[in-house]
Amino acid sequence: MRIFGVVGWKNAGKTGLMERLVTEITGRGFSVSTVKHAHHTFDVDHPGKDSHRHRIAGATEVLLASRNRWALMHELRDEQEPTLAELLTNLSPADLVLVEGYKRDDHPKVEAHRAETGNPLIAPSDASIKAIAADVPLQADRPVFDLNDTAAVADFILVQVGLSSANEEASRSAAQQHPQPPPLRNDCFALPPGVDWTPVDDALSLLKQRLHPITGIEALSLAEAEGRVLAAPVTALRANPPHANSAVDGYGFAGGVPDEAPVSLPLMEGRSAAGVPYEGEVPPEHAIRVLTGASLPVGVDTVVLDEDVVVGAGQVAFRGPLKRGANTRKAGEDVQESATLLPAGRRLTPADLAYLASGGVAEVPAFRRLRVAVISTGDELVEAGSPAASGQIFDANRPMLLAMVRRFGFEALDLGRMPDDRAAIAAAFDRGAAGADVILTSGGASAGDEDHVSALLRERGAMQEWRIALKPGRPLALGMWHETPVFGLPGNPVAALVCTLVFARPAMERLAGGNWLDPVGFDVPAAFEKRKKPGRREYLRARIRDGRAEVFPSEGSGRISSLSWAEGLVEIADGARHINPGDPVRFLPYGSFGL
Ligand SMILES: Nc1nc2c(c(=O)[nH]1)N[C@H]1C(S)=C(S)[C@@H](COP(=O)(O)OP(=O)(O)OC[C@H]3O[C@@H](n4cnc5c(N)ncnc54)[C@H](O)[C@@H]3O)O[C@H]1N2
Ligand code: MOO
Repeated sequence: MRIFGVVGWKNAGKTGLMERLVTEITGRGFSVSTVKHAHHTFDVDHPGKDSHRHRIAGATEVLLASRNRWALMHELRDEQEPTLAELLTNLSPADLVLVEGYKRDDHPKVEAHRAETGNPLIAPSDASIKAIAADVPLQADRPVFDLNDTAAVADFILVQVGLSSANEEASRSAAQQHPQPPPLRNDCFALPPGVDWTPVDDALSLLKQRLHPITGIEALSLAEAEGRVLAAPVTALRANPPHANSAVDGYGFAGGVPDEAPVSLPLMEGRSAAGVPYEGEVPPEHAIRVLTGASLPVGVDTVVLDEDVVVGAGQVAFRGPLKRGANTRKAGEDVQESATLLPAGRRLTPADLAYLASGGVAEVPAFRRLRVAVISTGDELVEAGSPAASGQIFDANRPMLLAMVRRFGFEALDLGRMPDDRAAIAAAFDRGAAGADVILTSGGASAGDEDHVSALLRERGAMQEWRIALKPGRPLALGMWHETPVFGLPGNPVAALVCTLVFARPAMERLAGGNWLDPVGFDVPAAFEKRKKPGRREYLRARIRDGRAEVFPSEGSGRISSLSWAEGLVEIADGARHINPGDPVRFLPYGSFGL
């Protein structure tokens, strides 16, 4: 077990340093447990609690457990106080145990020191103290850190216990306040040897396995966090509701009412309103005015609705039956304190912001937005709005891809159109690599004379030509331009859209730190007939009318009008299939792809 201690005289800042070290080291992905030596009178239990009663009755150990935590209390009674080594055997495995106190044990330690306490240093007489964390500059024969430079103290401890090398720490400190994810390895797009036409699912699972987050981490306020990806799980700082409260406007009292017999209770002076609780206690057989959201006063556990009462002469009268607890909300019924609210990888929705706020969370760790450079290639392309010679067409892919990138929650960088010229495309790739995390191109992805995207990647970078058993969208060039992944989409606009939705979007979401995304579809009866060959997956441009999936009459990969006509895709699995009208087909709405 790796252990490191924090020692110091009273008021030397030990507890603050312990607390900051736990935050810092767990924030770097290590699990940390702590041990604290306390005064012999300490007690985590309270007289009157059930666990306390068990103990007083003579139990040797009392194990108290809930959904959130458990605690084991061991009564020493006449036994000897266990040594630190014996105590450590009670802890579950963790990367590091930080120990506060236990000065006389010989594990390595850092000494906390605050000058104003006037105490001398312990270090000169204790070789187990490996460093000092002080609030003033000091001369000493071992490293001295600023008491508040938690990152530096953590770096030192991690190297000492062997959780990190000195080199790693030097480069880490040079990085920003958060650890930066490693770059992608060059072989992340390599297909297993001998693979020719790759089934869609194999290609997807390869990307799913190999891609990992490549952007850094920053802290964001809730106001900035919508649509961003969580870099770590977020836990509730407080329960919601924090206190039992009323779900309605009405009158609170204690206990339920078993039957329909009328009840009349004397009404207390005052009321409990949301945010302005009633501070007094409500005696048994009395009622008090309560409003929706108001904390239940002591002595109240049930509320009867305004609509069900008659009030007069200082009394409130109503009939049952009413269960005990009726019309109230329990403390923590929605969110328990310390519960995990949302996991790492979650892309935050507006509803998530409400959820986080309800748990008292104001700031979240998020991955920086993935920056995606978009480039169109082809001599034939001109910008819509400019004069076009015969043989030229307007660049349709770029506005579509830039907008898709933004819809997916990434930052889009428009690098324009490039002619079929290797040097020009290489220069655009250099600009993309400098200003973005990912490059998305369209055109020139297959192996023709003018297919320079694939040629360049093959020549200068790690290029993988993926021939996917997919229609439309067979050729997909995946490569690395230096350290930047490049998705070379096919030029045909329909293929470019399908490849982006099926491959580039989930892949980019992983690179952005998010979870792998599978579109959620549903089965609907077909409004068409189609015979499909085996050996490839097909996506048809489709929409739902009168509860049936219609498909666009042409499957041409250049039919941009079909993309606009459609509201989603029909996915037909890899095998052969003869679809007749009325047969179920899987419809994937554009929305399920984030559009
Ligand atoms: N001999 C073969 N030829 C082709 C094959 C094949 O297997 N053997 N595959 C076809 C398929 S499928 C596709 S998809 C395309 C993909 O090729 P490229 O990625 O190299 O695309 P280009 O040749 O550059 O362009 C294809 C098509 O798309 C038009 N295009 C390109 N960019 C845009 C844009 N930004 N806006 C609008 N239209 C664009 C381009 O003018 C071509 O018509 O290859 C087939 N050929
Ligand atoms: O990818 Mo191409 O557009 O399949 O036809």
